[in-house]
Amino acid sequence: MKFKSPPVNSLSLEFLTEFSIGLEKLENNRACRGVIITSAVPKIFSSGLDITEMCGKSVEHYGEFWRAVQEMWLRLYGSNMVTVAAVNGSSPAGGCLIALSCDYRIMAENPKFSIGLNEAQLGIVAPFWFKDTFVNVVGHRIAERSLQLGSLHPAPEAQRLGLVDELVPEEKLMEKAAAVMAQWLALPDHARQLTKTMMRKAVLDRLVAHREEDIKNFITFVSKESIQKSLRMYMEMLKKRKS
Ligand SMILES: CCCCC/C=C\C/C=C\C/C=C/C(=O)SCCNC(=O)CCNC(=O)[C@H](O)C(C)(C)COP(=O)(O)OP(=O)(O)OC[C@H]1O[C@@H](n2cnc3c(N)ncnc32)[C@H](O)[C@@H]1OP(=O)(O)O
Repeated sequence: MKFKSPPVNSLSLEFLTEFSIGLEKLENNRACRGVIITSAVPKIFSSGLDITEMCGKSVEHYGEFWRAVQEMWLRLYGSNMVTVAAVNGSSPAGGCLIALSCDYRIMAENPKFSIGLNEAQLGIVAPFWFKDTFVNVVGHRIAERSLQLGSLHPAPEAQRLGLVDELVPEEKLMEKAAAVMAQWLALPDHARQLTKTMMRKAVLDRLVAHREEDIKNFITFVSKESIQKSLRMYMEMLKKRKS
């Protein structure tokens, strides 16, 4: 799957819906045993959740948007397929969550590309299931420090922390992703799938059990004037940085 929503592959309601439907179709296709996720937008894997979806909208819209974010994660993290992220650009916040939800992460070895859960820098808090996914990849201590600081890690540091599994030159990224996919597909599906479920079930079940409460929390949080102000200021900062 190649993300192609310029300029930055931000995860809008429309993008998330299309991504989830795409994953569902592949999941139901018995001929498809694995998926490599990458980007067709130069230098950006995904800029994370579309901030405009969280600014100045109705309570109903926030609820619909958050359900779509949850749905995407439940499908990807809970997928029976082998999932490989070929991270060919920067990948903050929700973009990082997509990579973290895959079975294996390969990143282009460009120190200008960074990845991490930087929510704290926006004045918002990564939800518990973003945090759980992060902890399952890098461990509690690294996740705690990185989350509190809202760190975006340049590719070499991300590899040192275990946030990505390996770095390769950008031109070799897809070749390497295909080789990794072949290695994982060489195992019998049932054994690999049951093992994956065993490793991920508790974290998936936690969101499933608290899904409606999580939506309510998101709506309450994002509707606060202080949070709206932080998000507006962050968007202004992005625009100013450009000019
Ligand atoms: C206690 C209870 C808790 C309950 C839970 C509550 C809340 C949690 C909620 C949510 C979790 C949030 C997750 C997220 O994913 S938030 C998004 C975080 N993303 C970022 O911080 C990335 C911001 N973007 C960048 O850093 C850069 O754009 C880039 C990706 C590095 C690319 O840089 P580049 O220089 O190539 O591009 P520009 O910066 O010029 O951007 C082009 C264009 O796109 C707009 N844009 C960028 N990112 C976003 C985005 N995420 N959403 C919307 N729009 C974005 C940018 O403003 C430019 O727009 P313009 O109109 O100026 O062209």
